[in-house]
This record gives sequence, C-alpha cells and structure tokens, in this order.
Amino acid sequence: MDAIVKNFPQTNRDSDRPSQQEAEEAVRVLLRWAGDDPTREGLLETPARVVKSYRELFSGYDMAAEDVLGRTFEEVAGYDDMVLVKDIPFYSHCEHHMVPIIGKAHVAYMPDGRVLGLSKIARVVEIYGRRLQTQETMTAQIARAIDDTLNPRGVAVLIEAEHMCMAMRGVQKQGSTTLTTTFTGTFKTEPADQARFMTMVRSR
Ligand SMILES: Nc1nc2c(ncn2[C@@H]2O[C@H](COP(=O)(O)OP(=O)(O)OP(=O)(O)O)[C@@H](O)[C@H]2O)c(=O)[nH]1
Ligand SMILES: [Zn+2]
Repeated sequence: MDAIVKNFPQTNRDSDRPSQQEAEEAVRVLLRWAGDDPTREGLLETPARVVKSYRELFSGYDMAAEDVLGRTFEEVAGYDDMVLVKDIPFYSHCEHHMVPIIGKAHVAYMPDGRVLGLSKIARVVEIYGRRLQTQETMTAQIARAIDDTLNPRGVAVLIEAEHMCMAMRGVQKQGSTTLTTTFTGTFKTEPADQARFMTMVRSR
C-alpha cells in the first residue's frame, strides 16, 4: 500500500477510510438534505446500494497502474512501429461535482523492444477513470504510467469526453466534447509521428 500512496497521491490508506456504516450514514444525510425520507421503504436499502456502487465506480483507488503494466514481452519479430488502441470507452467522475464524465481514450506508444498486452492499456484507462478526476489529470496520468513502466520511445494519449456537470446542470450545454492530449518522446519531438497518431485516431 505504501508504494501506491507514494506514486499515486490520489489514493489514501485503508486505515484513513471511513467504515461502510459511516459511508451509509453519509448517504442518509444527503437523502434528507435533498428533501427525501431515508426511512421510507423505497430508500431503506439505498445507502447500502450507493456505497456498493461507489466501491465499483471508484475502484481505481485500490489499483496501481504499475501492477498491470509490469507484464511486458519482447517476442514481436522486431516490430517497432506505433501501437494504437483507440476508442477505449470509459466512465469517470469529475472531482468538482462528482458527476459523470463519459468519454473515449485513444492511447498509442512507440515500442523500444518491449510491448504491452493490449488489454493492459484499457486496464490503465479503467484505473485512472474510476477515480475522481479532471480530464487533464487523467490524460497525463495514463501517459506517465506507460512512459514510466515501459520506457517506450514515445506515448500519445487523446481523450474526448462529455462532462455531465456541463450538460445536466450549471451552464447546461449538452453535446459539447472536450479534447485533451499528452505527448511524450517522439510524439512530442516529431510532428510527423504526432500527425500520424491524429490521422489514425480520426480514421474510421
Ligand atoms: N479543466 C477542467 N474543468 C472541469 C473538468 N470537469 C469539470 N470542470 C469544470 O470545473 C469548474 C468548476 O467551477 P466552479 O466555478 O468552481 O464551480 P461551479 O460554480 O459549479 O461552476 P459551473 O459548472 O460553471 O456552475 C467548472 O467550470 C466545470 O466545468 C475537467 O475535467 N477539467
Ligand atoms: Zn464537474
């Protein structure tokens, strides 16, 4: 756990966490605050359901990207060109309003001898998505995790997402998309690599 706290400051220690009972009580307070009655039949099980659902929606705090990215392999017949996994869907929650962010991540890297299992890239998106996030932070974290563990020649991450806090409330603009990118290594220094990444992401 200490390694997780050190490398991923968003995560807290198990001992700092409130109990299940305390979390359920907090949901009861919010239900009363919203104007409802947590003792009515339909809401009796709701605090337990919400807490269980939060466990799943915020399960990324209990996982470290290094653990899933640790397993790499080299036997790819000298393949050294771009590997792109695009259209990885994710649901996250914004750290300002705790309302969903719904989007897709496109993640590429230029191997330097070793490659990752493809599913591991989608798992990293899950690990950072299932936390309270800003889109910028999530984009940078995915890129950094792959850069640090695989040491590839470059990493490119593009995330496109709709923020429900801008659609359901506040400014109420439905359908707007936010794009964020992080480029490292050759994707940062070689405009041609960056352009090829963008073209491949955009091609249908
Ligand atoms: N940069 C960034 N901003 C975000 C993200 N998710 C939500 N926000 C914004 O965070 C800001 C929080 O602004 P505040 O003025 O503190 O909060 P607010 O009064 O609820 O703002 P409104 O949403 O404009 O009603 C809003 O502009 C949100 O649109 C994100 O991933 N990245
Ligand atoms: Zn928000």
